[in-house]
Amino acid sequence: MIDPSLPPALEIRGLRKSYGSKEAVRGIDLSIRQGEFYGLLGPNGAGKTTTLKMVVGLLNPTAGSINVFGFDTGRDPVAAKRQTAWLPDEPMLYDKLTPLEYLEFVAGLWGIDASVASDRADELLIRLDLHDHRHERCEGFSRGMKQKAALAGALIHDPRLLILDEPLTGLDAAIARQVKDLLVERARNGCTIILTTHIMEVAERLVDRIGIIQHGLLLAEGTLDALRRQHGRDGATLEDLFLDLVSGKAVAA
Ligand SMILES: Nc1ncnc2c1ncn2[C@@H]1O[C@H](COP(=O)(O)OP(=O)(O)OP(=O)(O)O)[C@@H](O)[C@H]1O
Repeated sequence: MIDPSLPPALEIRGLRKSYGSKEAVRGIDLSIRQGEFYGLLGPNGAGKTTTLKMVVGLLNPTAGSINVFGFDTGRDPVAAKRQTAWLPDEPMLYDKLTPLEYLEFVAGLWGIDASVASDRADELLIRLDLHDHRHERCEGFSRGMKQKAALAGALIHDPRLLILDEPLTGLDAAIARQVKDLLVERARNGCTIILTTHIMEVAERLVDRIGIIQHGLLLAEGTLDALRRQHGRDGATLEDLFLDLVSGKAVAA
């Protein structure tokens, strides 16, 4: 649920990142409200992952500032990270651990009290239909089960800002539904969520607002209806709108 009276969950100003002489992110400004479900779209190589990795502190910006719930990620990285969870597109799990051991391990890293961690782990494993597998090693899990275990790990410290890179790629319909339902439920309970996806239906159905990145710049931003209005494309699907925008066919109305 979005509360516009609250300060933004994420505020990015003038963000840039160069890899050697290559500028992957070329000056992005972004403001995401508390409780907002935001979809970051863009062609391959647009700069989405680079942008999000800077937000979660895995990459240092070349220039610009990032504030997470008012904490500057450069000046106060630990406080910013405490608010945040990051689920990469290829999550790392410890294959020799069971999901329960993995969640207890991650909870330990966050310094969460063992009884609180145990309750949260149970709740997440039940919610993601992994409870019956809680004592099995992750090495025998399918891609979807591993993705769900990793998502549970991302949620164990109850983050206020959840950032997911391509969370639904390669998941079958049933597991994708479980993950989507959990994300929608979290958003409804006030968690701010940012995800990247190449699956247009996911963005169309799930998110409150869409940002489209191309060549390291924010090309367009708004609700689907606002984007349609801005570009004079009433009734267009997000896929049509997206393809027209990134090919330069769509112009502001
Ligand atoms: N570690 C790196 N070293 C050099 N160049 C990189 C590195 N990581 C990314 N890049 C380049 O930066 C640009 C942006 O990459 P990034 O991964 O952020 O894009 P993306 O929008 O997430 O793409 P995709 O949708 O394919 O995941 C690309 O041109 C990519 O080749």
